Amino acid sequence: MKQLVTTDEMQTLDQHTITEVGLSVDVLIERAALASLEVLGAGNYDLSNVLVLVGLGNNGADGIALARLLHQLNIPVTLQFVGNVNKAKDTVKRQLKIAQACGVPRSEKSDFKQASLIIDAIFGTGLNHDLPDGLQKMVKAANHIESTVVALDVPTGVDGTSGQVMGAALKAKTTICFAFGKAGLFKGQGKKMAGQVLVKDIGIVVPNDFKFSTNN
Ligand SMILES: NC(=O)C1=CN([C@@H]2O[C@H](COP(=O)(O)OP(=O)(O)OC[C@H]3O[C@@H](n4cnc5c(N)ncnc54)[C@H](O)[C@@H]3O)[C@@H](O)[C@H]2O)[C@@H](O)CC1
Ligand SMILES: [K+]
Repeated sequence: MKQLVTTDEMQTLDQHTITEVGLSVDVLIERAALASLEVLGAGNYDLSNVLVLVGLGNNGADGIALARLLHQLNIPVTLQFVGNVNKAKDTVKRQLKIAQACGVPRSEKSDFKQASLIIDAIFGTGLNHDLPDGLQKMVKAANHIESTVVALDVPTGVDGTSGQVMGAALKAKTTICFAFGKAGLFKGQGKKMAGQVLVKDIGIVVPNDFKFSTNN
């Protein structure tokens, strides 16, 4: 098996790449979106009506960038925010501005049954406590109707290190991990929720003296 990481390790490596190496976070987000597009193009996914669920952190920014790339390929895609956009990270606000300029459609509320594919870009490695109640309900409803879900980096609600479900988690058919597989997707509940796990390079730089906690 390839090298796995904890969410803390991934955050350290993200920060190293951005602050020490100098690759901007927006470049990493674009690479994550391009890598995801490649997976969607190569896989057997119904792209006739894609719904991208977007959170307020960098996982959400990946999702918005992916929605824009799909839209520019004339693939029907809708963006739906989970949470108040005014409270989003600047990366999300920047991506949203670009998406709006490109005419990516947005919806406030969608019927999950209508979507041919749901992209889960709500929470990734930043999840650190239980999902809010409203989101737990939404996730359970989506699981109930067995929507086809592709999760970006980590299925929403799964702790990427322990694999523990934080209140509820959105069950994925495929999870696209950026840079390294997240350890929690290979154990316990996390393994069940992640489906097939694919790992895609996005240009993260690992310092020579970096010690991973798990060796595979
Ligand atoms: N950090 C980076 O430099 C990069 C991150 N990338 C993506 O960004 C993800 C990590 O992004 P973030 O660190 O912004 O975190 P997330 O986007 O996973 O989560 C957003 C924020 O939500 C808050 N939060 C955590 N648990 C919550 C809960 N239960 N209810 C409400 N709010 C909660 C936290 O403050 C967290 O930072 C990765 O999984 C990956 O998809 C990649 O695009 C590459 C670059
Ligand atoms: K996600």
